This record gives sequence, C-alpha cells and structure tokens, in this order.
Amino acid sequence: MNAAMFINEEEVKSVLNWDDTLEATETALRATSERKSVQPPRVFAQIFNTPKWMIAMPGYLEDSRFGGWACKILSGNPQNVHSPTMSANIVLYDEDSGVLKAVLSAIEITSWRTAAASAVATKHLHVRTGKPQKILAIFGCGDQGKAHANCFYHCFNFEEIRLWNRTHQKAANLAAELNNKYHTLKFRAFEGNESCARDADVIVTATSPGPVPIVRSEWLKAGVHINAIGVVTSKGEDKRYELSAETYKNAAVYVDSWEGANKELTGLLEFGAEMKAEIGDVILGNVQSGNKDRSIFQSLGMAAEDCAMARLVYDLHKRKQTKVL
Ligand SMILES: NC(=O)C1=CN([C@@H]2O[C@H](COP(=O)(O)OP(=O)(O)OC[C@H]3O[C@@H](n4cnc5c(N)ncnc54)[C@H](OP(=O)(O)O)[C@@H]3O)[C@@H](O)[C@H]2O)C=CC1
Ligand SMILES: O=C([O-])C1=[NH+]CCC1
Repeated sequence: MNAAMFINEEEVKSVLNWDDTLEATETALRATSERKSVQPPRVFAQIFNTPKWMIAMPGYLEDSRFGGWACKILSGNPQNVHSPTMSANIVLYDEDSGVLKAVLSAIEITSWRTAAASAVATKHLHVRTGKPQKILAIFGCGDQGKAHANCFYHCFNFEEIRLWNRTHQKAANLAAELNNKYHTLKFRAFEGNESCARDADVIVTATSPGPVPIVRSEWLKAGVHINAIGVVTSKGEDKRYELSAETYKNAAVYVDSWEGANKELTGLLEFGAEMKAEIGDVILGNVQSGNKDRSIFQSLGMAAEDCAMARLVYDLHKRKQTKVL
C-alpha cells in the first residue's frame, strides 16, 4: 500500500472539469435513491456561544466509476473577513481495507458539486419538462453563487443571467468578471432583489440567510424552478430561510436525501410545504408530476456527492501524475 497523499486546492482545481463533476454528482443523487449509498445525518458542532461551527459528513457510495468511502470535515466562522468563511477537507479511504488513501482540500470540490447538484435538479425538474430557460437569477455572489454562475453557463443556454448580492459591488464585480471571461454581455448585476426575481425562469439562492427571506412568492412567475442552497435555520424564534413561507407553500419541494431532510428540514412542514421526492427518484422516473407548477430543490449537500468527487479527483490526479512521470 502506497503512503497516503495530500491533494491541495491548486491540484484539485487543475483537474476539475464540469462534465465529469456533473456525471459524478448525478450518479451520487441517483445512487442515493437506489439505496446504494450510506450517509447518516451529518453531525454539527457549534463552538460555545460563537458563530463558529464544525460539520462531519461520513459516507460511502457504491459505484464502479465514482464509488468511494470518505468523510468530509468542514469548519467555519461566518465573521471571517481576512480568511475564507469555510474550510473543508475530505478524508478518502481504501474501499476494501478502510486504510487512509488521501486527504483532499475540498473548498472547490464543495462549490463545484453543489452547483452541479443544482444543475442536475434544474435539468430534470425544469429543462426536460420543456419549461423556458430565458432568464436565470442568482442571489448571492460568494463562492457558491460564482460556482453556480459558471456551472449554469456551461450547462444551459440562458439569454440573461442576473446576479444579486447584499453588497451590490460584489454582484457588479462578478458580472464584469464573467462577461469578460466568456466574452458575453449575458451577466447583469441587479440592485433590487424583487426586480432580479421577477420574470426569472430559474432561480438560485446561495446566501447565508438572514432573518428576512430574500425571495417572495408574489414576485415569481408560474412554472419557476428554484434551487435553494443556503443553510436554513429553525431554532426556536431564530428562523432563517432564503425563501418566504408562501414560496414554499406554493411549490413542490424536492430534496437530495430524505435522511438529511428528515433531520434538517422539518421546519419546512410548518409552512405547509409539500415535500415531494428525492432528486434521485426524479432521475429514475419514479415521480409523478403533481398539481404544483413551481418546484424547489432544497439542497442540503450529501456525503455521497463528496465520495463521488473525492474518487473522481483522486483518479484524475493520479492519472495526471502518471503522465508527468
Ligand atoms: N447545499 C449545499 O450543498 C451547500 C450549501 N452551502 C451554503 O451556501 C451558502 C453560501 O455559501 P458560500 O457562497 O460558500 O458563502 P460565502 O461566504 O462565500 O458567501 C456568503 C453570501 O451570503 C451573503 N449573505 C450573508 N448574510 C446575508 C444576509 N443576511 N442576507 C443576504 N445575503 C447574505 C453574502 O453577502 P455579502 O457579500 O453582502 O456578505 C454572500 O453573498 C451558505 O449558506 C452555505 O452554508 C455551502 C456549501 C454547500
Ligand atoms: O454539503 C456541504 O458541504 C455543506 N452544506 C452546508 C454547508 C456545507
């Protein structure tokens, strides 16, 4: 057995690509509904009376190409100004022996696979049903918002991609950066969240939610699909959701895994939300369409996605190293 390796953020970035990421993530979502993954609800540790947190996400995914046995450990402080708000590493084990194979930096992996999960949900719940893909609106221009903008530009053909951020300058900067990168004028920064949401066919919310939701039901068009990826909180009086209660009530809500949703999303039931299905069951064709024309993918993020991505990045990194030798 070779010594375990550390794959740093730069090495991860050098092998990541959207097509493989989308395949790995779709495999993890589908395998979850086929019960080919093991991923108990993740463990949260809040550090005393501070906003500092740690999450452990152990998992196993059975698949010949993307299978893996791994645990992602995240830690963060949303108040960080001069350092990233989140750290993430995946510990990858040999699938037979359980011996440590590699530790991978997982900030980029987390952004890419989260954006890919939203794209997979959008493909199956919206695009494949023939609904329009004219306007995409992304709320939040941090790491996740940026990854979603890149991923959705790669996967779909929206005519306009709107960007909104609490601090407007960040949306303006990202729009300029992406227009420059892709030689396009599709990306537009919006000052108001209402104007950004109106007429959008697909919405992504990628913020750390505050006490006031940033998207309201009355602004939304019929048939809209929303990918809500910001972590929701429902602790006593402290309720933080990106979407208003009415938005949930007026849509069919899809999740990545029931195991996670049953622990972390019970607050949505208070809004009268119809918790419809796992995305994997939609991919497998096991879900009948209902009478709600709006859909929400409430993304929690899954260990199975991280297993698939760790295996993918490990294999691509090894292949690259072999070529260099
Ligand atoms: N579902 C999943 O799989 C995953 C979900 N996440 C979640 O996604 C969200 C975004 O993560 P990430 O991009 O990495 O974080 P960043 O720290 O990079 O960005 C945070 C974003 O949230 C905005 N924000 C913070 N507070 C508020 C508020 N009160 N109202 C509106 N916007 C606010 C920030 O705006 P400003 O620039 O003004 O500060 C910024 O746009 C988080 O909730 C994170 O936990 C992360 C990883 C995976
Ligand atoms: O799945 C994930 O990695 C996370 N979900 C919320 C914060 C990080």
